Amino acid sequence: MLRIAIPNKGTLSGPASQMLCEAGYRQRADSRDLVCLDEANGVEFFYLRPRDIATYVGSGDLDLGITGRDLLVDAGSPAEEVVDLDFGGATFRFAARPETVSSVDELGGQRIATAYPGVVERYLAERGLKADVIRLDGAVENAVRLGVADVVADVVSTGATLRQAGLVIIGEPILRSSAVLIRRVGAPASAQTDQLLRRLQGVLVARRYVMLAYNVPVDLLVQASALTPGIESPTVSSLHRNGWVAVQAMVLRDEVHRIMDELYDLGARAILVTDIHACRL
Ligand SMILES: Nc1ncnc2c1ncn2[C@@H]1O[C@H](COP(=O)(O)OP(=O)(O)OP(=O)(O)O)[C@@H](O)[C@H]1O
Ligand SMILES: O=P(O)(O)OC[C@H]1O[C@H](OP(=O)(O)OP(=O)(O)O)[C@H](O)[C@@H]1O
Ligand SMILES: [Mg+2]
Repeated sequence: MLRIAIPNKGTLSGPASQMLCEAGYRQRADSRDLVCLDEANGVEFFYLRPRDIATYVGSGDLDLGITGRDLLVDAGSPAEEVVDLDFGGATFRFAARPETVSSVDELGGQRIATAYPGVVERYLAERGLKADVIRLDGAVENAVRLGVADVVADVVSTGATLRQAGLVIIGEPILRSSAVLIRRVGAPASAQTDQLLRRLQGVLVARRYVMLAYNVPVDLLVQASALTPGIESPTVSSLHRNGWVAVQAMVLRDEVHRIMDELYDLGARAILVTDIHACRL
């Protein structure tokens, strides 16, 4: 039985369960349930605080987990990223009042409030900077207003919280985070883990790509195929109409409208886009 940690609350919780459902796994029926057994797939899901997940996986008590890259770094436990799950994206940044601290070189000697001391201390140590890191549980943007800190280091998504607190970003992101699947460093490979990985990768591909189908005169096939090379090669089938072929290929969702315009200009017609619900490449 594979034992997997899933965030029980917060930004990552809903999208993590959604992704597992799309990969064919059973998820809890009630958001207060802490365990869910998926007997058919031989998996038991444990719903835990995302901050604790790297600890459970690093100790080997659970086989795999879904958490944020920033939380994994912060925990400093012997767990590693297996695959980027492409949701829960955010940057992790320093911020301060305008015209107080304006570059990371000035962080030395400052009081830095954060709920991620592991991330901040690692960053400072890598640059040989010494600062007073104040660990808070959340709402750290208030720490400057209340005189507890000079600088905050926190997750930034839209930047609205920083703006409301009258703070401005200092320097480049400390790290770019997103949800990741993690396992213990040195964990042996297993058929069950490989299957889960293939399923999640299938969901990632199904989300990133769409299926494009169109008809094109056969003498334009080489140019059309160059626009839609697919993953391996486009599928070309014959049409009843003489001199025309039907083509099918996967294309990136983000690029599909540009490609459709170019295909149309080239002379392709009956250009259709369909979603992919699942796949194994
Ligand atoms: N807008 C966001 N706010 C907070 N965390 C975010 C956001 N977007 C993505 N994340 C990611 O979610 C993880 C933090 O989740 P966590 O559940 O600890 O906090 P939360 O979503 O703010 O929930 P809570 O209500 O408990 O504060 C981190 O990996 C972080 O990078
Ligand atoms: O850039 P934004 O879109 O404003 O989002 C980032 C903010 O959201 C989160 O706070 P949350 O509301 O979860 O409160 P918390 O600090 O108590 O976790 C995070 O800690 C930032 O404060
Ligand atoms: Mg929060």
